[in-house]
Amino acid sequence: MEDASIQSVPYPTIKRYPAYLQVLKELKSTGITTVSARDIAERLGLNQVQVRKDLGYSAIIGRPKVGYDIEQLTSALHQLLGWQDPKEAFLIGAGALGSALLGYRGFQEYGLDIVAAFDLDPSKHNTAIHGKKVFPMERVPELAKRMGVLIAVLTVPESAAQECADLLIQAGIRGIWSFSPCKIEVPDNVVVQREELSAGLAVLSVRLSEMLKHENNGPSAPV
Ligand SMILES: NC(=O)c1ccc[n+]([C@@H]2O[C@H](COP(=O)([O-])OP(=O)(O)OC[C@H]3O[C@@H](n4cnc5c(N)ncnc54)[C@H](O)[C@@H]3O)[C@@H](O)[C@H]2O)c1
Repeated sequence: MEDASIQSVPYPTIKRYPAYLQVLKELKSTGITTVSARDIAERLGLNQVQVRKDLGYSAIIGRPKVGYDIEQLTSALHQLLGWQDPKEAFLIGAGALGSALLGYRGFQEYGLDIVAAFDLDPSKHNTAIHGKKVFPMERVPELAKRMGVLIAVLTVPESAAQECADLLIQAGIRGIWSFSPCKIEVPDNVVVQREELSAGLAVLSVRLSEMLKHENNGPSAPV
């Protein structure tokens, strides 16, 4: 396999890789060993030219009439995404959303291992949520340094987001996956990725209302 670098891959392509990996996983579980770009495209409702282009960054070459080797492609995409060895992360804000994320075991597969949670609320300190211990916020710097943790998942109220981010950055955190619905100011050497479930919900809502409108108008009359 040639050496491929994620630096050259456009963000929209990176965003599609998890869906490709899901298709590869499903096919593999049924004993299938190869897949074409066309098959992936059809399963995901995408354009096959786009899929082929996206997979081209992986340096895995599909064979004519056979397609891509699923094992090789999976491993190449994992490597591109840096998912082959999960990175440890802290979760900040062990409330409703934070607790749900702590309970999700699937992040390991996506290269993320949430090893501990932190919260302002003393009633949560020294408890465990889904087996993950909750620490006071004051312990972030010491534990981040000792464990070499560079990533934090931020699930605090909007009003606390910037203050928490500042503390995290001072503690050496370099990547913040933020669920708080606000912009966070960070220095150039820190990456923030904001997550917004409402973006998907907005698309669902519009598509559903378009579909219902179409159904209520009935099929167009024959000419
Ligand atoms: N992006 C999304 O799609 C999405 C979806 C749901 C919720 N959210 C956001 O996630 C955040 C959390 O929502 P929730 O429903 O879990 O709220 P929640 O009130 O249940 O939990 C928030 C937690 O943060 C803790 N906290 C508050 N201030 C803190 C501070 N300064 N330092 C450390 N911990 C602190 C609280 O004690 C609490 O445990 C909110 O900002 C909400 O808007 C985003």
